[in-house]
Amino acid sequence: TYKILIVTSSHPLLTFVRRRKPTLCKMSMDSRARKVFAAAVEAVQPDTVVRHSVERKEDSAIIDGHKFPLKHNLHIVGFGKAVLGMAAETERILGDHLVKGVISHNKNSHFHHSHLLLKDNNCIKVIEGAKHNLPDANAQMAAEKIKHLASELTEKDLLLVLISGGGSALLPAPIPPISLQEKLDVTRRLAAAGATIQQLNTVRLALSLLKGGGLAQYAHPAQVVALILSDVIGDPLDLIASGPTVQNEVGPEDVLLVLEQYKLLNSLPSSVKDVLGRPGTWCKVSEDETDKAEHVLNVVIGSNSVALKHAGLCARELGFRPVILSPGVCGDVRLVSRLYGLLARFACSREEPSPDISAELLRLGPEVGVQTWDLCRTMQVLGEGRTEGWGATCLLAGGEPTVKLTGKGRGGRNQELALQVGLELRGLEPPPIGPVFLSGGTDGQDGPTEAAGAITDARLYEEAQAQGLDVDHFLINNDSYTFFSQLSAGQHLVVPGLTCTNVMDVHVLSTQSELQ
Ligand SMILES: Nc1ncnc2c1ncn2[C@@H]1O[C@H](COP(=O)(O)OP(=O)(O)OP(=O)(O)O)[C@@H](O)[C@H]1O
Ligand SMILES: O=C(O)[C@H](O)CO
Repeated sequence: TYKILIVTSSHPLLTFVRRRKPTLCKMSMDSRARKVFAAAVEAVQPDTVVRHSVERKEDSAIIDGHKFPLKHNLHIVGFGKAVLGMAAETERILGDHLVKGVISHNKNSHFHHSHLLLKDNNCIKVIEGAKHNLPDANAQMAAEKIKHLASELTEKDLLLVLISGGGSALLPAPIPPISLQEKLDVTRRLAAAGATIQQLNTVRLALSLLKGGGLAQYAHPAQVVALILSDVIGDPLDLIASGPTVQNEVGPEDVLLVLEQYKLLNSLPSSVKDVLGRPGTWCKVSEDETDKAEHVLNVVIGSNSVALKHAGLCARELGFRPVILSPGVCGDVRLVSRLYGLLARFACSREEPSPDISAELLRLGPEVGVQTWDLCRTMQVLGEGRTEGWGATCLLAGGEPTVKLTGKGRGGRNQELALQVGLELRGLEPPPIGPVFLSGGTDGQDGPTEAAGAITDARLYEEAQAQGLDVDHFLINNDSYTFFSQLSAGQHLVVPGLTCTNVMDVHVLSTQSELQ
């Protein structure tokens, strides 16, 4: 048997969970969940996160409590899906001291968001590349220009480095003699074999001139400040966009382990073997150069946690008691859906839930990146809600679960998760009393589909059956987008359009124990 230990928390995310009964709300559960998701995305818009972290005080920039004098010495480089908006806001705040900049940004950007655009006649060169999140000649040209800009700087200069998800593909600078195609082949094969982003970037940074701290080294002796919008669980500075401003601490054994695990060691191009065999590859900033690190400040200015925190504030305004479970949900969507199904049962139960539910939750949690402590805290809050009579709870989590692709259908991990959770909820009350679950990618695009995700409830299975849709068939074929497009004329899809940001996925599980 499991005992739930209740310990007083200093968890920063818990600070806004106050003991007061939320206000009533007449809006539907579906609309409220969608609003909560929208608030999460809004909080991590590129211009917003820059505005909240860069303060202008006369001729200085204040960032993370540090003061950087501005004397027409500011340079900007950036790479990632959100950097255009980040650069536009930086330009608004510090533009009068800006000398030059280069931004590597995805093709097919969303130019209708005027507040995320640079001014006309600006001095930042925008290069568009990596159309399908794969490095290409344009991205390589951008990387070359960024390297050139960095290497020309002096100790009087300030280099702002804007980094967001997708940055690795937008900054390819393979160490010669490795060609772009050879590097791409290695990373593609790793990705296809199921390597995680941590594993992929461990290899990427060992094969690159700029990743793994290389960019900061080129910029030395200039002052480097990196503003980072994190799209990796746990916000590891060295792995987000492969850490171009973070001293590389990856050793040969780490890289070889990854290549061995995915059986690539014996089929590497000779150029890659050659580079991996060189001692210099392994530490871009050598020990006698550690003072270089003192010229570098890395600041995470936006993350999944920030999105969840604001989602929680919105949930409260909409009459829910917000509970943040975790920003680190990962693992197979089937396991993750089981976790949410159990949490929904736990939350909706009018009596003390069966100990079997808590036991299974505690067993499952760590398998999907949710710490036992976070689960205990969540169950405690839900339990208090039950005894003290709070009606509506909004459980929030985020991260990046995975789907094992077995079929050839159209879908994404968020839509597949929503579908699976819908099945898990079967048998519970339908809304407005029963739970509603939403899963959405904060970038607005779930896999290769137009939707960010989907929203489901306990009626999903019956609704599909009544419309002649065989849920299992769609699931086996990883065809969640087609399923949700056909179900009730696409009403369950969440389609915000591309959002210009990316802090992984957000999950919203709202429950209401009684009709308000
Ligand atoms: N038919 C499908 N059904 C379910 N998941 C899919 C399907 N096709 C692709 N995926 C998943 O979608 C993911 C790729 O989608 P996406 O481009 O949104 O990636 P991402 O990891 O979110 O990228 P980024 O970090 O740039 O947002 C992969 O995890 C892949 O397994
Ligand atoms: O660009 C990358 O490496 C991924 O988006 C993780 O940051």
